Parts: sequence; structure tokens; C-alpha cells
Amino acid sequence: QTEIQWWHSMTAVNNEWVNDLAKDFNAKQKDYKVVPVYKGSYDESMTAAIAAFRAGNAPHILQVFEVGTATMMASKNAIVPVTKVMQDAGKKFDPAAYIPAVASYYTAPNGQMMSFPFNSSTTVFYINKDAFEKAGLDTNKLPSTWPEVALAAAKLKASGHKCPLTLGWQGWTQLESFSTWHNTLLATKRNGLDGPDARLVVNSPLHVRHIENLANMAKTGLFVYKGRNNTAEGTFVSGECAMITTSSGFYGNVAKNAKFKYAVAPLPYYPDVPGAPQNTVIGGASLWVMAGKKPEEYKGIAAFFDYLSNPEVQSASHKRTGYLPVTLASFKLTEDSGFYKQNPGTDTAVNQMIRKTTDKSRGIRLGNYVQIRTIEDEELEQVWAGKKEPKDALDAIVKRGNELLERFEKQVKQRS
Ligand SMILES: O=P(O)(O)OC[C@H](O)CO
Repeated sequence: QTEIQWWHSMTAVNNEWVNDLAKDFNAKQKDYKVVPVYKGSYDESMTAAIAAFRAGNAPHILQVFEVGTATMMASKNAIVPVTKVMQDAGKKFDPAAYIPAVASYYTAPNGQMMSFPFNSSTTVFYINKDAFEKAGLDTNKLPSTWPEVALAAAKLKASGHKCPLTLGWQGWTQLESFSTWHNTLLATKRNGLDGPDARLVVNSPLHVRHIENLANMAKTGLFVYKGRNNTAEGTFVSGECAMITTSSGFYGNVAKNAKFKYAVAPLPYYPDVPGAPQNTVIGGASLWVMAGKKPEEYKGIAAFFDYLSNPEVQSASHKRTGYLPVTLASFKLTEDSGFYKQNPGTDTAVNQMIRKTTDKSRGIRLGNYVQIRTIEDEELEQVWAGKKEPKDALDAIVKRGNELLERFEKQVKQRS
């Protein structure tokens, strides 16, 4: 039996899901054994895999968050494009089967799909309806704009709620998805899709206005910062924070563990911004195949991806986790099953993603973005702590981030 090592970053209910997928695949055939290994958070597992690759013991499959896409695409020697893996094994793989926003995100400029779309997500807004009722808020008319969110937060606070609003993945939800949702560029060159010479423009008047708004909410206790990445999610499930913007992939955790009525709603927006709301941006992760493995192992990887491509498997995953139904067939299957009708709000992520995109909203692909995310975290934390003005923090993100983008551009040029 050939073993396939699969490094991932899924915790809690999503960890159980990943283990179940491997178990099911392993039970269905005898030639290959997929071994899922939790390797820490998304940035930790990526760093670990790069180090392991250099030492000659990389895993076969690596789950990489969307932030690492440009870096992985540029690491040509370390990876094998998924289209090649499937073709070599004689397995059917049709990029056109995928939701266009998903396929285009993981497709290189030469048209080749580089990684296998797995747990694609997008940014949504979770609301604790019990807390809303307690505060005298109408749960049939949930806040859809940022001014409405601030008003609801004030009522929640007045009702004694200590954390009306918090944020998950602040760089992703409040800068990246915020930008595409408002049809506003985060970076030049169509947010980097046109090449590695893109530069950040995330200090526009709209971005400044939004971070100022959140800074004021932090000052008045309407927004409470709860940490980087998805740390804040636990404070929603426990009931401590009443509203959170975070990944659609948080749904499984909420559905299983929240002891209150909740809603999954679209990301808030500013209604006076022309073109808003547009579409949100992809998050979550895809599966990258590492280079330097044996032919039999690549066959096993292809067999596993073939199993994961089954619309039934994809639809079940989508229903269980809140990650997107990555193919059109699995979306249709989920719709036909009546799931969206039975679970209102679960179609929010899909609806935000399947809209026609624009040159400003199609996607984001920036090199060294893992490090840039850390810069975003550092600068925004200064704002929430009242130590830096929003405009200064956004200017600093642009300046420090662009230094990393320049370095990435040079590396790409040197390699080609
Ligand atoms: O929580 P996930 O897996 O949807 O990931 C969230 C973001 O994509 C991180 O960049």
C-alpha cells in the first residue's frame, strides 16, 4: 500500500471533516492510504512544508491558504501543477466544472490550473439572534450596511452586551474582501492578477473611512478586537461577541456548537459607494502537490483528488463545513436537496461569489502575502489600541507591503 502524506491546518469540526474524508477514501480502495497530518495554522504549515521540501521530506499534498497562492505558483521547482498530476494518471479533471471565481483563482496566467480547489471560502457575517432579541433589535431586519451595524452594536452595548462586534481574519475581511465588495482596488494590476509588479493602494479614502469607522467603534466599545487569524471565532460561539465577520468555513463550528439562534448574513457595506456590494473574495485553501515524489505516489494523489471531485462528496462537505460548493454540479446538488431552504443563510457565501466580477473584484494574487498579512495585523492592532491614526496605519501597510512586493517581483524576474 502506498502512503500519501497530507499536511493541513484544519481544527475542531473541520479537522474531523478532513479525517473523515481520508477515512472514506481509504475504505473505498486498497492501493493507497491517505494520512492527514495537522501541521499548525495555515502560515505555520506552509513554512514547515517549505523547510521540509528543502530537506527532501516534503508531504505529498499540502493545504495552502489563498494568501500563499502567488508564492506557491512562483515556486515552480517545488510543486507539480494539479492538471499535470491528473493528466499523467489518466484521470478526468475539468477546470470548467468549477465555479469560475474558484477556477480563476488557482489558474496560472498560462491557463493551467495549479492547485486543487478544496476548501474555498468567502467572508460572511454571523449574528447572534438571541442577543439581538435581548437588545430589542428586529431579527427580521438584520443590519446589512456598516452604519446599521454601528447602530445595532450600540443597542447591544446598551443591553449589557460587552462585545457587540468582533472580527475574524481582519486583513482578509476588512481590507481584501472589503475592497472587492466595494469594487475598489486593494492593489494595482487588477490586484496582482496581471503580474508581480502590482503595488498596494489600500490607503484610499474609502479604506481610511472604514478603518476610522472601526477605530471609533473600538474606542466606544462597540467593536472588540479578539486577535489574529480566526482567534475571534471562539468568542462568537461562546456568546461573548454578538456579531462577527469571518469565513463561511466557520459555519460548521457554529452549527454544531452555538447554543443560541444565529443568522449567516452578507458582509456589511457602505450603501453610498457606487458599485457596492459587488462580490467578495475567495479565502480558505487549495491542495498543492509537491514535487520529487514517486510515480506510484502521484497516481495515489490523483486517485484521491478524483474521489474529492465527486459532486456528492463536495456537496456533503459544503453542507457540513460552510466552505463553498466548489463545482457548479455540487452547488446544483445542494440546491436540489433543499438544504438552502431548510438552513436560511447557508447560500450567502455562494451568492456573494457567483456574481459577475469586475477588473477590480476578480481576485487578489500578491507575492509575499503571508508576510504582508502580518504587517496588516501589526498596523491594525496599533489602530485598535488607539496608538496610531487609521490613515498612518494604512500608509504604513502600503509602504511596508510594497517593499515586500518589490522584493517578490525581483525574485520572480531572477527565476525566469
Ligand atoms: O477560515 P478559512 O479556512 O476560510 O480561511 C480564511 C482565510 O482564507 C485566511 O486567509
